[in-house]
Amino acid sequence: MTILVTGGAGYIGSHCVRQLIQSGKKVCVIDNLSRGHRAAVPAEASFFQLDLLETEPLTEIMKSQRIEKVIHFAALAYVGESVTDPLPYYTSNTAGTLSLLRAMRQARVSQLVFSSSCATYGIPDQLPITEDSPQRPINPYGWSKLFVEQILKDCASSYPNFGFIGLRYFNVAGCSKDGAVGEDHDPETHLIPNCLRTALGQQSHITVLGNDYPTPDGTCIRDYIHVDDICSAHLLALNALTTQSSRFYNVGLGQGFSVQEVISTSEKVTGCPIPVDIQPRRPGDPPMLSASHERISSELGWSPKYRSLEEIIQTAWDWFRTHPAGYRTDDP
Ligand SMILES: O=c1ccn([C@@H]2O[C@H](COP(=O)(O)OP(=O)(O)O[C@H]3O[C@H](CO)[C@@H](O)[C@H](O)[C@H]3O)[C@@H](O)[C@H]2O)c(=O)[nH]1
Repeated sequence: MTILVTGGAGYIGSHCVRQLIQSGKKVCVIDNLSRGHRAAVPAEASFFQLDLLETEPLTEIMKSQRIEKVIHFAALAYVGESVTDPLPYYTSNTAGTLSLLRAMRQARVSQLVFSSSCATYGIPDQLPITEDSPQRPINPYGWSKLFVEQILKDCASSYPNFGFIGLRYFNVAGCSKDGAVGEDHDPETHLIPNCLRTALGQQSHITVLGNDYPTPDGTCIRDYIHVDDICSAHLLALNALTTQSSRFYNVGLGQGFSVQEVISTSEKVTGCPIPVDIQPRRPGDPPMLSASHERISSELGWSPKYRSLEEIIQTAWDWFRTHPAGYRTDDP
C-alpha cells in the first residue's frame, strides 16, 4: 500500500516525502511542477507530473499505484498574491481539492491528511489561537483553505467511510538538517528566505511590509515552526488517521516573533548586515498570530524538536549558503 503525496515536489511536501520514505513508507508523488522542483523528489518515490484538476488521470494513478491514504499539500500559498489575484487560489486550492476528492471516491481511497492554515483564523480575538477560535479569513488564500475545511467536514459527515485530519500550519520555516532538500520559491515572498537572500547579497535590502502595526515594535508577529516538525505532525496524523477521523489541529511553536526580530536573528545567524526598507502594509496580513498546540500534543503526542528561532533560521541558512541558486543546476 502506498501514500499519495500531492505537491510532493514543493517545499513542505518534499521534506515530508523524505520523512515518509525514511519511516519505511512507499510514496507516490504528484505535482504539476508549476512551483515545485523535480529535483526535490527522491528517486525512491514514484512521480507523476499532473495537475489536480485532471480528475480522470488522477483516479487512474490512485488505482494503479494502490493508494491507501493521501497527504494533500498541493496549493498556491502566497497571502499577498491571493489578494491581488484571487482566482488562481480558488481554482488550485478549492477546485483542485474538489477534483482530488472526486478522484479519491472513484478510486475508493477514503483517508486524507489536509494542509490547512492559520490564515483561516484571520485576526484572532485572543492569543494563542486554539482550534476553536473563530475562523474569519482576511485574505482569499485563507478563504480558499476554509472552504476546503467545510467540504471535508461535510464529506466526513455524509460519507460513512471518509476520514480526514486537517493540519493548520503556522509559518513554516527552516530546511532539513542534512541539507538534502531545501526552500526555493519562485517568486520568493517569504520573510526568512528574503532575509537570507539579502545576507547572500542577492538583493540589496529586505522590505519591511509595515511598521505601524499594534505590536511592541510595530512589525507583524508570526509563529515560525520548523518544516521537519511540520513533517513529524504529518506522520503522526497519518498513523492516527482512520475512515472515522474528522479533526483539525494547529501546528505551531506557540511563540511569536516580529518581522524585526526575524531580521535581527538572521543578522546574528549569518553574520551579515541586512539593510531594511520600510514600506506600507501588505493587504491581507494579520498583525499577530501564534498557536496553541495543546490539542495535537495531547491527542497525537506531537512536540516540536526545534524550539528557538535562531536554530530554525540556522537550518535555513545552511541550505541557502550552500545552494545560492536553489535547485537550479547552474549553481555557482
Ligand atoms: O519581504 C518580506 C516578506 C514578508 N514580510 C512580512 O513578514 C511576515 C511573514 O510573511 P511571509 O513569510 O510572507 O508569511 P505569511 O504571509 O505570514 O504566510 C505564510 O504563512 C502562512 C501562515 O501564517 C501560510 O499559510 C502561508 O502559506 C505562508 O506564505 C508578514 O507580516 C509579512 O508582511 C516582510 O515584511 N517582508
